[in-house]
Amino acid sequence: MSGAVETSGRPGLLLLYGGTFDPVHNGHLAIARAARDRLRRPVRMMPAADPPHRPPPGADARHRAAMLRLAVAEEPGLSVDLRELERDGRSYTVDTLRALRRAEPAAPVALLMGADSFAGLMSWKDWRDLFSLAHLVVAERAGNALDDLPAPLAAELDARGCADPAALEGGPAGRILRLGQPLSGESATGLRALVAAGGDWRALVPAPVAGYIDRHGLYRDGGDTAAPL
Ligand SMILES: Nc1ncnc2c1ncn2[C@@H]1O[C@H](COP(=O)(O)OP(=O)(O)OP(=O)(O)O)[C@@H](O)[C@H]1O
Ligand SMILES: O=C(O)c1ccc[n+]([C@@H]2O[C@H](COP(=O)([O-])O)[C@@H](O)[C@H]2O)c1
Repeated sequence: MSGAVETSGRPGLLLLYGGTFDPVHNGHLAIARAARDRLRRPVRMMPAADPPHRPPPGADARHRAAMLRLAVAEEPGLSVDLRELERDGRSYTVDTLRALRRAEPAAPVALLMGADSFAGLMSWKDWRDLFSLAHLVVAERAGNALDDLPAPLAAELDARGCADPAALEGGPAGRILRLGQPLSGESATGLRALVAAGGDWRALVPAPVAGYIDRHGLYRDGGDTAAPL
């Protein structure tokens, strides 16, 4: 569908997809493609250096970025954005967006996330400020119903929800679009457990990513046992 991605160079929505990507899997790629196709904009997959609110990743940032590069190599309209790896400290999203806003005060920006991330948004640093910094694009995720949210989040979804992707181009921030894409069941936690258990995991990631995990011995003991790059 690459022909449907806007490539004219017009200033338009910057679509960032943040994650630990430990490792990137087919579920990540499915929602990135769905967002690209629905919004007709490229998607930048942005690995977190030191993700907040979770234990340290099983693979270090260089491996996670290398796997992302392999995963998007043949994907029109998907790319890797290393801005969180290029700064020190925890990868709080609000800090990333504030830095971006210093360079791009008025450009429409959207953050793509799964429904589980959205449901936990109130635990994020300065979570209410996120709405003045970016739009949110929320992908459905199995087991994470968006009709059972904490009241403050449900109120934000009511007030800010929109059905038309064009609404995201109309202002820099503040709207929430539900992606409504088909569900994909993959999770990185499940995948790491399968690798550690010697289970059947290779079909859950693009073939070049499976090759990388094998070559570097990632996730075999459930932690980062990787050979150096
Ligand atoms: N299968 C999926 N369907 C929808 N959203 C997903 C899916 N997998 C991941 N996401 C979303 O992608 C973003 C990045 O996810 P992350 O890198 O944490 O992967 P994960 O599979 O959730 O990993 P882990 O199991 O280690 O928490 C999050 O917003 C998450 O909600
Ligand atoms: O900024 C925060 O407080 C914050 C808290 C939890 C998650 N995030 C971001 O949300 C994205 C998905 O997180 P994760 O842990 O599901 O990979 C990733 O870009 C994280 O940096 C951000």
